[in-house]
Amino acid sequence: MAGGELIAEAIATLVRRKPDALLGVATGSTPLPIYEALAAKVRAGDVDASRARICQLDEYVGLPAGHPESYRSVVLRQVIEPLGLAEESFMGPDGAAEDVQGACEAYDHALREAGGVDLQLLGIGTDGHIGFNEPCSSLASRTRIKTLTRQTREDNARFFDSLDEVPHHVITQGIGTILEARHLVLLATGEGKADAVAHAVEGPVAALVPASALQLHPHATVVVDEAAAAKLKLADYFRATYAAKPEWQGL
Ligand SMILES: N[C@@H]1[C@@H](O)[C@H](O)[C@@H](COP(=O)(O)O)O[C@@H]1O
Repeated sequence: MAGGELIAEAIATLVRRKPDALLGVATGSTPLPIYEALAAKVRAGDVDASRARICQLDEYVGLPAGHPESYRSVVLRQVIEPLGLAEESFMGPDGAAEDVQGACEAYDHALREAGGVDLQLLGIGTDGHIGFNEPCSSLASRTRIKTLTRQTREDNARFFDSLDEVPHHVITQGIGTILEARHLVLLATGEGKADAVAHAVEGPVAALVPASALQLHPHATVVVDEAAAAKLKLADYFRATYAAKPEWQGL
């Protein structure tokens, strides 16, 4: 089964058990198949997601309100509208706030008040970042402002007219914040992610590879295609484990 479909089914299972589940969503190209598969399930009446709540992982700082590439706009377009949810069921950090630090603290607080994230979707940057936690982010970090590396700005320039338009600053859930979600699900596809995946999954836990923090979480799932799995030393073991996975366990 394709990764997007697999994860959409895990989300559907969660929402059937807990209709008002808080689902943390990621942006980027990778998670799109998840959102498409989930919306298809909703349209088919396979799952009722009308009470689900959605929260954002990160946001650019300083883009004008309503900018099409602000992550708020992206999530509204790619998740909220296709699932038929109201904007009120969606929360994210305020990237346009004058008091950025206050907006970060308020978002961490809001996530806790909402009962915590039930399932957090994650992609991975080519440099191993999760959310916008760039290399050497503290593994205990909370939601805060970060400065993007040149590589991440270049990776994300495809969504803007030019590299110059990609903001330098972002707000991101911290690694410590992300680790508080009850289930972490990271999807990585394509050969460009193979090094980052291998370092995150099989390398030492290190701030240099923020995604390696998933090794500290009691319930973290990494879903990869063959290309993204290409540098995993234990790929055969992972395949055998997945093939023998008890069905009751879910993802
Ligand atoms: N902040 C986002 C991350 O959450 C995402 O994982 C990453 C990879 O994006 P893509 O899936 O397009 O490779 O892009 C951005 O940096």
